Amino acid sequence: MTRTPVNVTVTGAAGQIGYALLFRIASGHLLGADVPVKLRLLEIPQGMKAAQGTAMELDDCAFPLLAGIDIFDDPNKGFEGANVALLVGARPRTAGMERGDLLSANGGIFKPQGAAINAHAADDIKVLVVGNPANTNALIAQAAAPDVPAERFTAMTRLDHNRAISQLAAKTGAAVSDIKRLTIWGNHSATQYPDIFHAEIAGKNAAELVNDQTWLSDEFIPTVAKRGAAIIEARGASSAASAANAAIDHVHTWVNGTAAGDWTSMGIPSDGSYGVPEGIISSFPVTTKDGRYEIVQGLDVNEFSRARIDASVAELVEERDAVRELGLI
Ligand SMILES: NC(=O)c1ccc[n+]([C@@H]2O[C@H](COP(=O)([O-])OP(=O)(O)OC[C@H]3O[C@@H](n4cnc5c(N)ncnc54)[C@H](O)[C@@H]3O)[C@@H](O)[C@H]2O)c1
Ligand SMILES: O=C(O)C[C@H](O)C(=O)O
Repeated sequence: MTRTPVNVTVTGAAGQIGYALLFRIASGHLLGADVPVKLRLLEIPQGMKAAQGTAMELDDCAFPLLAGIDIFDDPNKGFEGANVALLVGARPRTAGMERGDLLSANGGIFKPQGAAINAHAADDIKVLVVGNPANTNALIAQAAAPDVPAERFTAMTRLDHNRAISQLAAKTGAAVSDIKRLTIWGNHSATQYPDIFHAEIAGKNAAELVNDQTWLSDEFIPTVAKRGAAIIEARGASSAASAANAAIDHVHTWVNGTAAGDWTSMGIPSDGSYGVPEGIISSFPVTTKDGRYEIVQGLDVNEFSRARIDASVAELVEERDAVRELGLI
């Protein structure tokens, strides 16, 4: 092991996504099979004991790439020297909680975490926000980190992207590996828009192959957009292993690049492309190379897509305005 270990901070380390995520990071799936990692686990005081238990299990795996584990309940320490930060820990919505209450409670988490990233993370820090509402939590953290380039703050829509690929494969009988250029636009919420109009299946246009507008409108889009709720209903708990897998995919693709001829979906600060107001963290089709991403430009957006992108973006604008009013950004 000759490379300097990469510091990876994971918040919410004792939670269910954390438990599904940490072992895969330590075994090399996040950054590559030749990249040693040091894990920095961040929890709240009540989560420290369980995080220590998870750390004991990580030790017991004797992962060759795992160069150390430290556990903190102070964000200033947890993000010290972080090269990659996975912000998973968040305040879940509980009975009787309004959306504003949820945004406010999460502001109390993501604002100090953003400030700690600003003050203590490594210069090359890359941030993925998983904790919901992921896009707006990412915006809060980013606003609290004025010295970090804004584009380093991203939100996870890769789970939605993977869900959409899987649904499309099931409908068409194609292999998931044959499906390329699918896009999730907008918010990681029920308003998101999974777009197959530019997707390809074994080189052929997916929308033309499917040729079923009713399936697209009444089955595919709602199934993908409401999959999180369906998992909660079936499992009695929100998706964990698939969310952890998507977090691994998001960072791995960001760091190691998209395949030629393909793209992925990431929640990123808008530069105004496709009429999405600048600054809000919205999902776009992106290619990645050498640790940087670029929005895929020049796609035709038909009327059907335009209405759905606009609806999801309107929700993001509302969330931005709400956190602005709360003084969180
Ligand atoms: N973007 C996505 O696609 C996606 C998918 C699934 C779940 N999620 C979200 O991910 C989040 C985590 O889910 P989970 O199932 O692991 O939840 P969980 O409740 O099992 O775990 C959350 C953990 O975060 C910790 N935590 C809370 N506040 C913290 C703070 N300030 N600092 C550090 N740790 C803190 C808690 O102690 C807990 O251990 C939720 O918000 C969930 O809605 C997002
Ligand atoms: O935690 C949730 O509300 C659902 C989650 O975001 C998911 O998409 O599975």
